[in-house]
Amino acid sequence: MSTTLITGIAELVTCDDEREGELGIVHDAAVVVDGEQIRWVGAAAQAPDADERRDLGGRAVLPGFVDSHTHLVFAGDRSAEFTARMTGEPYDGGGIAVSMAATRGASDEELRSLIGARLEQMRAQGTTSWEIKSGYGLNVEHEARSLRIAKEFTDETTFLGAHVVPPEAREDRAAYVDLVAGEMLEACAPHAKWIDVFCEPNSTYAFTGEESRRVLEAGAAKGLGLRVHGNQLGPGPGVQLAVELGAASVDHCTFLSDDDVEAVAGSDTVATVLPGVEFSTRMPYPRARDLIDAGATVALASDCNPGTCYSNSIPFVIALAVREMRLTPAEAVWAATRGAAKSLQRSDIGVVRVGARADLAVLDAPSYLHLAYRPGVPIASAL
Ligand SMILES: N=CN[C@@H](CCC(=O)O)C(=O)O
Ligand SMILES: [Zn+2]
Repeated sequence: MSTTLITGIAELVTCDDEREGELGIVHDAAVVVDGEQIRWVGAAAQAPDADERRDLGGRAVLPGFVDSHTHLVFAGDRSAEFTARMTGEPYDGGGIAVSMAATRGASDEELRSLIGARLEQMRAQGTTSWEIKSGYGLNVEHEARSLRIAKEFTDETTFLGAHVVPPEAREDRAAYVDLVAGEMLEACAPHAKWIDVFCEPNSTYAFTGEESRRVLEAGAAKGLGLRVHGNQLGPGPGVQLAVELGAASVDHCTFLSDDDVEAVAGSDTVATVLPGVEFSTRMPYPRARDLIDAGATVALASDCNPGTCYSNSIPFVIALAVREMRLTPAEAVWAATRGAAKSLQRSDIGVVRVGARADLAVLDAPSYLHLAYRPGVPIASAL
């Protein structure tokens, strides 16, 4: 395979440092890639020869962003719900049924085209890897279909049949939990790497701690890795449950007690914060500063979905993390690259080192500092 020497890198952020939050910066750097993998990384003055050359003219290069939490398989429009929220309506998860109806009604081709367009927007903003959840099918046929289609776009697929209880099953929640942990899981597991549950006793639509445990344990028995939507709408058992069951990630973490912070910090579970959600729902931002200070591994992701955050922009999320949650710009970039890769238990993405995937982001700026410094300015793209 032919190799390319990339030069003109004023600042290379490698994230190749075992200390969390450390960016491992190389100035005046060069990278050699072969299309799939990184072959060489170092100072431009020592760079080896390659088949081709590309000069970036003094730009910053980073690991491509890893968006470890998205709900990209959906159709329909909930802009009216967002507008109502901006005038005071609270978010309670009830709108998920609106997206469910639109998603069930869309053809496979329509869903593929919607996902493809969203991914194109993400690459244009520097994202090079993504996780995709189901969760708008909410019956056996449509959850399996959502995952089958999602799998065409990523290996990081997550079965989220336990997103909410769909309207037709609300008379008998227990039967729906049985379905998710039984026949639906059976149909979905072949297309999924992960299982997730919206553990939220503060919503009438989502799942209690006990219901969530049941679904997660069934998924683990099928060989799926665990992820949890936890403590998004209020205090609850989601974070502690995720830690107890050894989940790879607990996501949202908006309402954390000191015990929750301590539990995550003392575990291998990554705390994934999604500040685009708090921005779009006018909720308080998660205690990400406290999580990092306590020693937890923190990831940042978009949570792109039609209800709580219809933004797929990791640069936007980085700016929010710095402005609203008091992460340093370095911590925020680390969380959106290496931290998010850790939440997917991947060591080949979110890092610039020999042998890693040749997934890079380039900034039309000399330093990663410009990401948080210039919110809304389209400086990042996938290389
Ligand atoms: N909290 C649950 N799921 C999504 C919202 C889904 C929706 O409202 O459509 C989230 O991660 O915020
Ligand atoms: Zn989500």
